[in-house]
Amino acid sequence: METSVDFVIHPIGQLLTMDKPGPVKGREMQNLEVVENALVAVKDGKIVWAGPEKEAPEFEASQRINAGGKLVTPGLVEPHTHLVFGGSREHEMTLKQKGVPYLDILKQGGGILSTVKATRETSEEELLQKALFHLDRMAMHGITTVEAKSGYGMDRETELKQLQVVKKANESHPLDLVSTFLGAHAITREYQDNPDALLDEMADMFEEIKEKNLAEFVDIFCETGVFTLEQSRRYLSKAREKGFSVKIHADEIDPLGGTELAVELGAVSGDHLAVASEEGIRRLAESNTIGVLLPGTTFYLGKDDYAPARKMIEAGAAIALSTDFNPGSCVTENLQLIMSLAALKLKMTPEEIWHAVTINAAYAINRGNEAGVIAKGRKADIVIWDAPNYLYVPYHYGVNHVHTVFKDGQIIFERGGLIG
Ligand SMILES: N=CN[C@@H](CCC(=O)O)C(=O)O
Ligand SMILES: [Zn+2]
Repeated sequence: METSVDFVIHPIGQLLTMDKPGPVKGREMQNLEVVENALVAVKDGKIVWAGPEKEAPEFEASQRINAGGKLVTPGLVEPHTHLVFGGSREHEMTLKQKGVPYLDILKQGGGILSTVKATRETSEEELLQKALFHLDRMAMHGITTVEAKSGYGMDRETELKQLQVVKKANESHPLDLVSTFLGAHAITREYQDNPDALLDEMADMFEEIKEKNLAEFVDIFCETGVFTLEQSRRYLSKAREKGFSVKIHADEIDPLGGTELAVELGAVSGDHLAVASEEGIRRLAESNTIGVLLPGTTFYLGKDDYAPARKMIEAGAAIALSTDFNPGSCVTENLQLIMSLAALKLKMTPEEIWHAVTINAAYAINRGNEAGVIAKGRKADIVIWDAPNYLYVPYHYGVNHVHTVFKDGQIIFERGGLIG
């Protein structure tokens, strides 16, 4: 008997389903199952079948989508972005070229603080339009689920404005968004002498954010000149008591022990970890905390200390990758470019990289049961790549290899022309 479906995608040269227990840790990240000559069937926005075409049941499909014998994967999952912000910071590029360090620009009132000023001055509607523009860019680069942080307000009104924008963007854009409250992102001028008071003001918002369901995660920037390890511990502990999952910007520039703190607090992810200590790596590997690595930021800030991904994986940690899309330290929506940097600079293998941008990235935002996998019953978030195999995407760098993106079974991006 024929099963009726909305569409089938075939012929698929290589299908990565990523359908395995996650998060995927350590050397298991090397085990990538590749289904050759495959077919995927979709009905009502959900996957009903995925596997070798010769084993597929008879489908009566309203539409047959030609994958041209190319690569098909789950929609990419982007686990760390600063999506909502006013203005832009192109003027900082010359400062960076002259060698002014990122944290010095911040100390002088620039960097994050200049985006805070611009975000405070931008209306909610304008911020929303800007966020939707960036989401479109992410979608066309193969991303179907995105984490988005606030953190350019650091006053009640602007933080809530940013979180409202994330909520509205989630309602109006096809991509799924996961919201993070990053009220503790920098120390504003008003609080220069009393950062604890800023943290108290932000923590006072936890209840309201929870009640209005405006964020799932709370995050903090633990760094020299920003928030100390002790302040981060106190603030995130309060957030956990209020029922939030936590994340931490840790060990990005100076090795303060943020990786260890992420593990101690049971954070869902520790992000950056560029200068994580040996002890931090060991503890990360023994924990359920996912290391979200952001090599685009190291690259964009012109630094040499790329996150020790190899050591982390060899030790047994689960690793995800992200753009860190933001207006200062990494200005790109292209996760494919980050995949290439992960190969070139973090020395991650293509097999590890695909785990890091699908299943593990989904676990890094508490979406392990929803996103990053092609399996029966899952949302049909699927990318057809104009690439002959999975090795090709990180290899041919700096361009967009996406041919078609499906979100919940709908085509949301399709490159003009036949698949090459
Ligand atoms: N490091 C802290 N926050 C961002 C940068 C934000 C900005 O520069 O605007 C990051 O993850 O890199
Ligand atoms: Zn960040």
